[in-house]
Amino acid sequence: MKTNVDPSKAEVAKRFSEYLEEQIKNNPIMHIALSGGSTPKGVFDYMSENSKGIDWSKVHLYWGDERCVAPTDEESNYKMTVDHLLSKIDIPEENIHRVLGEADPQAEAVRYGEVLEVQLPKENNLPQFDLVILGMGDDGHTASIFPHEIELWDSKENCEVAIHPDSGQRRITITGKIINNAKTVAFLVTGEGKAEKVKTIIGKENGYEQYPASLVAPTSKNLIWFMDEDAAAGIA
Ligand SMILES: O=C1O[C@H](COP(=O)(O)O)[C@@H](O)[C@H](O)[C@H]1O
Repeated sequence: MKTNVDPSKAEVAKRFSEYLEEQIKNNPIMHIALSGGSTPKGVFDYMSENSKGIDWSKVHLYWGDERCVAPTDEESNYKMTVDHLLSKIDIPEENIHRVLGEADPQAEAVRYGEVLEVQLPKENNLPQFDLVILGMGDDGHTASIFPHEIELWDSKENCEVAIHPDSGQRRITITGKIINNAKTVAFLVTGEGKAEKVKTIIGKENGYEQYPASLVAPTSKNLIWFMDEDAAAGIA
């Protein structure tokens, strides 16, 4: 496991964008699962302004999780990505594989699982992303697998319907077997609210296994944590 601890959120955005740009340059085609929430916004803003040289026609974008809302809803991970990245770059429409948050959740989990089967190359008999980008919630959730539904991690399905513990909002999420089959998994974690869980999970402290983020262990062994100083305060 590599850590990339940076002094500020802006620096995380810069480092991660440069990493991504390098990966895109060096691969003929890349299938990337994006994370949602608030953390990627700065990275996407940075990329859309500073990474003009990227050939986006080589990149296929997917989402590791999506809230079950319309694509125009402020809660939509797709909308956040459109606002901060997709509306500012030249990427073919057919390279964007969004989760239909507005559809029936169970049917969409099945459909999106099939999208992954059709679009992605296979490794270990499973769809394989080149890169899965993950965030981590203050409660230790990742993608949309929350501590109260940690069993979803081990689902035999590619995607599941999850429920947010506080709001009851339904989510579509990729499952552990897809995450851990990726060529590379990169955590993008910022803010002091994450420090305690980062310390517990990376330090394998008492009870760390209750947090879904602790289950991220790609068989490729390529796991990278991009963090700012606030998130890394307990381990730096
Ligand atoms: O709900 C979600 O939360 C996590 C973490 O988000 P953040 O706002 O703390 O950055 C995110 O990774 C996930 O994609 C999102 O749907």
